[in-house]
Amino acid sequence: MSTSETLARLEATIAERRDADPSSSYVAKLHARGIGKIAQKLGEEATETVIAALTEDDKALVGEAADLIFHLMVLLGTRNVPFASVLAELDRREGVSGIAEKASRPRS
Ligand SMILES: N=c1c2ncn([C@@H]3O[C@H](COP(=O)(O)OP(=O)(O)OP(=O)(O)O)[C@@H](O)[C@H]3O)c2ncn1[C@@H]1O[C@H](COP(=O)(O)O)[C@@H](O)[C@H]1O
Repeated sequence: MSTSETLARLEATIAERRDADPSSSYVAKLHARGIGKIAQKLGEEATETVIAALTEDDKALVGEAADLIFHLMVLLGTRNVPFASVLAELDRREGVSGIAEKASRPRS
């Protein structure tokens, strides 16, 4: 399965599970707890990914990175922001050096 197929399938699953029974669906449980809890979980998963990158093996890092992307997709779904919008933004940035982009920002 390609990267975009995997992400599209996960996004569709998350949308489908949002209104499921929170006792049997983690996605529904998160939605029931609201965007604040989802944002908190995303922050925790980001921290766990950083810790794994610095102190754990590749298998642990992959697991934490998957948790991070999953929770990011749940958060985007709550705001009805399609993951395709994120991919389109990355496509828009393709070939634009981060150094050059930062230097071109208006100074305050
Ligand atoms: N990809 C995932 C996925 N990745 C991680 N997780 C869950 O994310 C949770 C994160 O673990 P934590 O220990 O950090 O969280 P927690 O135990 O809830 O901790 P607390 O916040 O309660 O303290 C675990 O319950 C994992 O199982 C996921 N849950 C679901 N999916 C996908 O979503 C689909 C729908 O899932 P359900 O909604 O559960 O049917 C699944 O088929 C999968 O494709």
